[in-house]
Amino acid sequence: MSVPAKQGRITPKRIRSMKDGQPIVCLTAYTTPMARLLDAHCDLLLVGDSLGMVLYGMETTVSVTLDMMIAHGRAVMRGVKNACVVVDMPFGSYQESREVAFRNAVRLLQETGCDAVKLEGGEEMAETIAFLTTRGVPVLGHIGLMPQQVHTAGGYRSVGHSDEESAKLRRDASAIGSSGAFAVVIEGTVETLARELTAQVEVPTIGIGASSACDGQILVSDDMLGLFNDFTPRFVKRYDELGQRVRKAAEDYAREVRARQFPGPEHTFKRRS
Ligand SMILES: Nc1nc(=O)c2c([nH]1)NC[C@@H]1CN(c3ccc(C(=O)N[C@@H](CCC(=O)O)C(=O)O)cc3)CN21
Ligand SMILES: CC(C)C(=O)C(=O)O
Ligand SMILES: [Mg+2]
Repeated sequence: MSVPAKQGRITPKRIRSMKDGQPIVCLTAYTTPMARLLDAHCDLLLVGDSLGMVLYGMETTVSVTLDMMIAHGRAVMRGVKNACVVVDMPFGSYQESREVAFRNAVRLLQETGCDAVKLEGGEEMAETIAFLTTRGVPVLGHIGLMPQQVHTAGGYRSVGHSDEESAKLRRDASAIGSSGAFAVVIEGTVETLARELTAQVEVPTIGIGASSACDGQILVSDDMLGLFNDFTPRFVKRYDELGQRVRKAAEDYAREVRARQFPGPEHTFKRRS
């Protein structure tokens, strides 16, 4: 007996199969309305811990908590029908032990309904990723520039400019590629190395500041929309200037209120009969 096929979200397994095919299209989303707008055009939506900087004005992503990621993961899930939804594990929620990582990853899956989690780390996190994936938690890796390591790295700096850094990134890509992760984000590295890593690892690479050689691309939506203007990494392309448009709309509104031009008759309730 056959049942009607229900069109669901793209699965991590399907993303895994997109190596060497059409580029994988990914963006971040933190809220229901933005998720609704982006969903149809994306293969994967990431509830990134970048929300700490973009939505909450934090200096780094280090202060973002699991409760914040759960609240925004739930909001995004309400808006998505098509894309695979991945939620970032925040700093401190997975580094201590593979058991702690599993417990917190399960909280994200159970309390948000998302499809997978992402965590930052190379060789040193491969064992944790294997522990999670063999127990039913799909994991997206994240190597290269790892924002949660800002304090030990001494800032947000692209990597792979020296032989030592390149060798480390090759070991990281190899370890994460064979850890059970369904794909790996590569952030902030040079084109030649990104191309080499993409050829080297068996799972898709999703680049951010890692050239066009990756199997997919991701950007912070607020960056490409011109909504976040505190800083603009070199790898961001502005597809719109929504920040300027918001400022202009607020300006127009303020002028009209002060001139008593808004609200007009068409915005005003009149007593019926
Ligand atoms: N809005 C936003 N967009 C992001 O891409 C992002 C976040 N927030 N928060 C978490 C991390 C931090 N990221 C950053 C932040 C700054 C640079 C940056 O300023 N890079 C400089 C120097 C790079 C270098 O010298 O190696 C650049 O010019 O791109 C890069 C990535 C990426 N992630
Ligand atoms: C930029 C992406 C990869 C991310 O980790 C985030 O938005 O937090
Ligand atoms: Mg992140």
